[in-house]
Amino acid sequence: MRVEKKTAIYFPALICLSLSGLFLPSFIKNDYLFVILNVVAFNGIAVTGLNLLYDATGQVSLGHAVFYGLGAYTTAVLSVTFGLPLWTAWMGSVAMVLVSSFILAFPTLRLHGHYMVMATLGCNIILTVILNQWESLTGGPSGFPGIPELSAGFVELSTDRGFFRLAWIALLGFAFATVALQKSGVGKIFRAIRQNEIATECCGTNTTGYKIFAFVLSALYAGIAGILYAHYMSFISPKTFGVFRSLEWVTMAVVGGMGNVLGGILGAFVLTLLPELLHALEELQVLFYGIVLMSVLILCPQGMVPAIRSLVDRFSALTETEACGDKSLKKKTLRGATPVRAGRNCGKLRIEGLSVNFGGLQALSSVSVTFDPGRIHAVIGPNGAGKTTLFNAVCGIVKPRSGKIFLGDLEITGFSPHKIALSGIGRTFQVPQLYSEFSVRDHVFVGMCVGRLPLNGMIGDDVDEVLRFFDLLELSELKVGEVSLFDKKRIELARALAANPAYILVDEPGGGLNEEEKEAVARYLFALTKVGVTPIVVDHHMDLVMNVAERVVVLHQGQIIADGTPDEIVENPRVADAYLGSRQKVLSGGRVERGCEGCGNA
Ligand SMILES: Nc1ncnc2c1ncn2[C@@H]1O[C@H](COP(=O)(O)OP(=O)(O)OP(=O)(O)O)[C@@H](O)[C@H]1O
Repeated sequence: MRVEKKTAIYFPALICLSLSGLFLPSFIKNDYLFVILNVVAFNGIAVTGLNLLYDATGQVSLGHAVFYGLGAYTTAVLSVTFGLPLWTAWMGSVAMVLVSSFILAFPTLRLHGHYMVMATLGCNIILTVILNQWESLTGGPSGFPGIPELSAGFVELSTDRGFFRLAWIALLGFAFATVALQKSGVGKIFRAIRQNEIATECCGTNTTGYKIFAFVLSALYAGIAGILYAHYMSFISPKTFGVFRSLEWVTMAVVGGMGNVLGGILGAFVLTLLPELLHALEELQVLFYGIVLMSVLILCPQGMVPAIRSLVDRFSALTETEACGDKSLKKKTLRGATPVRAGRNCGKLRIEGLSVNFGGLQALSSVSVTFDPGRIHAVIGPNGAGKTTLFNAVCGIVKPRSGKIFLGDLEITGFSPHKIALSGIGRTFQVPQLYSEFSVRDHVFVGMCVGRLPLNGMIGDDVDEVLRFFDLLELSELKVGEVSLFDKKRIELARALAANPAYILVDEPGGGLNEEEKEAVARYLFALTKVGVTPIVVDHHMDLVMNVAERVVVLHQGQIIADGTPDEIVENPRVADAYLGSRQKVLSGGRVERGCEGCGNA
């Protein structure tokens, strides 16, 4: 087994930046350089916010100059027009940015891809119009002069050189905080959402809440950069906060490496400095700017920092004297052999008159069925019968046209997927929905975060318990791209179990597996019942289904046509007509023994 090794470059690089910020003012004599470095810091803070947003949601905002502008204009208006003390003006600006970004987050985060980009772009255009038109408040196109400079007692902030220290401290503060957040459990959940939102939601994570948090936080970065900018320049005008500014930030993020904090700072540095360096070329300046930009993007399409990182990794792999194979795998000793988190008893899962339509197609028609806790159920039916739709409706992924779903006494109809997961229903997917950037361990971590603070330290041992239950401990540090389909199915089961469900809806666990692996799946399903979790299984493999399930429900064209024990189902002529073809076909399937001594922890 090979474990990918990454050289840690973040914190060392940030520490180098901190030291350079400390000593540069003593060495550089040219004051104009500090003007540029201060602008680098403002851009760097805003781009760090954009990278945080991308890391958490996978989405790009072309409107973050809105918050830059709101921060700058609010502090200007409050301190100059209303004569408020600076601290009060800053608080007002921060509040303005928080409230406006929170309000904007709701409609924009509902959109995906290009639509979100267009919506944020639209917001930026609207702000520019308001800043230009509301002359009595903003000064209109002529700008807003006379914003007070910052002063902090004995620290000189009125000069470019003096302000540099504050701007650099702010930039590094945001950078350190962002890297720490990205490396924390919250950062892991952010990345899980970016990689597979629906799977994360089905683990019980309120993905909308996390995305709003990321959006508001990233807006705050731009807002604070705006406040600093206003007090540094003493003059602001709408031109600074236009769409071009937002575009420039996104370009900086792309050039440095999307989602990468160091990349954002490097991108801000390069693209702020470049126009100054090309100044002498006069008319040819834009042409050369474009050539440099294109060259960087062609040579390192992932961005500059990821490109540097892979070079460093390659170099350190060459100089590595020790092989880093199995040795680096964490093989923790487990505390005792206590079973994993005991399943919850939430009562029966009751579905009453459930109908689901996709346009004119009725995928489910008045389906009523009750699943009892403690035994394995199966839902079978030919292709297109509505099995996955039934699972999706129970999990809240599709909204039913009519009908009700109860978990015990709690009606969960219309709940969002994460609320349903929190209520006690987990699931796996027909095609495993995993996180390509994550290790096996990280998947279980995401499931574990349900109802807990995502803190690495608090969750570590419990993750091991679940990994051990599914015999995944040995694979725990591997990425999902390095494991087999059978492993992927186990990872999904482990992630679902980690969320402490009462029921797990298991969609086609046997699909694509060989006989031996299917038998192992059967053993895991039995093991789940022993820790108080009730699996409801959809599968086309009759050998697997008929041998694990105590009760089988048959769907055909969106309706239940039979419900009984495996033997009753095999004998049912309607089922034979609709699906099985012949009784022999069922009986020919290989059998696994009921019960499973020694499987999982049970
Ligand atoms: N999102 C969707 N939009 C439109 N039609 C859909 C959607 N999802 C499912 N359907 C349709 O609903 C019907 C039931 O589909 P479903 O996937 O639930 O069947 P299934 O029993 O799980 O089939 P299979 O065994 O092939 O997975 C099918 O006709 C399918 O084409």
